[in-house]
Amino acid sequence: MSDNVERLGTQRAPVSFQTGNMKPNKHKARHSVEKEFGGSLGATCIPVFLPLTVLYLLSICRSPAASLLQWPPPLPPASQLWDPRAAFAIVGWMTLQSFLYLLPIGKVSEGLALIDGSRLKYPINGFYALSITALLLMMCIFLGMPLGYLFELVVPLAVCAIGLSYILSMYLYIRSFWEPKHALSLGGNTGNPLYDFFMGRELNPRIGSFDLKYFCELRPGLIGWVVINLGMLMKEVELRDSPSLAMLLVNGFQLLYVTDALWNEEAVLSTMDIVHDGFGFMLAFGDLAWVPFTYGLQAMFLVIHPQSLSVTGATGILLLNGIGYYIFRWSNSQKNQFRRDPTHESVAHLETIATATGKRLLVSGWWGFVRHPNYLGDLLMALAWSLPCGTSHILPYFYVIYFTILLIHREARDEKQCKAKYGVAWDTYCRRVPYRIIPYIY
Ligand SMILES: NC(=O)C1=CN([C@@H]2O[C@H](COP(=O)(O)OP(=O)(O)OC[C@H]3O[C@@H](n4cnc5c(N)ncnc54)[C@H](OP(=O)(O)O)[C@@H]3O)[C@@H](O)[C@H]2O)C=CC1
Ligand SMILES: CC(C)=CCC[C@@H](C)[C@H]1CC=C2C3=C(CC[C@@]21C)[C@@]1(C)CC[C@H](O)C(C)(C)[C@@H]1CC3
Repeated sequence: MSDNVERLGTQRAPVSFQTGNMKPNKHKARHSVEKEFGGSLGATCIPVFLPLTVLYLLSICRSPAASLLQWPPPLPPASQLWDPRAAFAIVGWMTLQSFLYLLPIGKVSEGLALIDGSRLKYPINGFYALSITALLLMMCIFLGMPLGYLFELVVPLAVCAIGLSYILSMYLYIRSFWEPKHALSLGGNTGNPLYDFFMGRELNPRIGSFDLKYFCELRPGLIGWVVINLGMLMKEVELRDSPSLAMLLVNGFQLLYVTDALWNEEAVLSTMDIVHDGFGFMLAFGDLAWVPFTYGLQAMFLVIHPQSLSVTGATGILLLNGIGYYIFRWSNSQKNQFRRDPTHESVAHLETIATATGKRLLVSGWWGFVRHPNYLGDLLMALAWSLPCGTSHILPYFYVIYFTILLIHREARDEKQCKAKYGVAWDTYCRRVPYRIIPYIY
């Protein structure tokens, strides 16, 4: 019950709900909501600019120069953008992952309480989905399926994934008008169609018990990313008979990251994306196209730009990834454990401060080190994923650069939400733990 109260605190009712200013139309916009991501202009430009960026990055990555400064950019001819096999692969992939999502294996968990006090149920079987997908892939390789062909197919695959994210977001936007107002998100209901399409009107769109946002966040794109990586490794084997050390490191690191996400799937139920953000173009495109086709640029780069890596260099990079992973995992686990059961022996000794909502904030342990230790760990890993690609090109560092921007922006959004939730207690926390992500720097 106290949890309900807590979550009602995080998902505060919009002013119009509380004051009774709501017009009779149940879908009337909440114009008071402050716009994010550059407001209407951002929401108009980003859905055009980001898909083009994906295609641009993929093309650059496959060109021998791999330079971001090439002019004109080596864009693929229109004839190479579409391939029916890619459309078939995307439909097959989505069907397989949906089927695995629906398998009645693993436990079922409840999400945080919604604004009406109810809790949604979510299947926790992502790790099984990954394992079954891995078994199927092994069978395909054993049967001689040329997985390296993914390298040739990657641009049309990205085009289909982008198309799918547009179709999905249109569907999400339209269906939201039939949903009750308590099912709508706080940020995606301004009344501006382009902005709401971008941010997402509905918080947890479902078809029956199938949760579209939760499914997209962790399954097709995230698992798709490591499958594409494996395809790049197989392509390298086709070209050079064996995978390089750099390719093995990139594949290993990113597989660890994805496996970790699916192993700790339950933790995603308390992230900002699930709890706060609507499901619109931003997340649909991010999950289905951006993650699988830009997070794996390093492996794609290595196919055309092989790198030799010394044992010392590889050891240093392994160490960096290990430190990053350690910080990322333990800080996330510490907070999740504390939020689930503050009396648990692993967190009970930590120093905390009280807030007016009844929830407490950790001020020692990882969360007393910096205010976002998990972001710090994630960034160290991001750097370790790029370093195997050498220092001659900036392209493999795209992920670290983008991710730094994303996390700084995300930190600012979270800071705003926490300040609104916890008020003076948050100010006290910020005084006690002055650095946001990097100690003594930021
Ligand atoms: N690879 C990728 O593309 C991305 C990865 N990530 C990763 O996802 C993970 C989750 O990130 P994200 O959802 O942004 O945010 P966090 O996991 O950092 O969660 C922030 C929330 O934690 C709670 N919190 C903050 N400070 C404290 C404290 N001192 N004590 C207790 N609770 C506290 C607050 O929520 P409350 O108090 O309500 O519990 C706050 O809103 C991170 O590891 C991040 O690196 C994120 C985005 C993209
Ligand atoms: C540029 C653009 C369209 C950005 C959209 C942002 C999304 C790509 C990211 C928002 C939050 C994410 C998370 C993960 C992947 C990227 C997105 C969807 C995540 C699933 C990666 C694995 C982690 O372990 C995680 C589960 C903590 C994480 C959750 C947030």
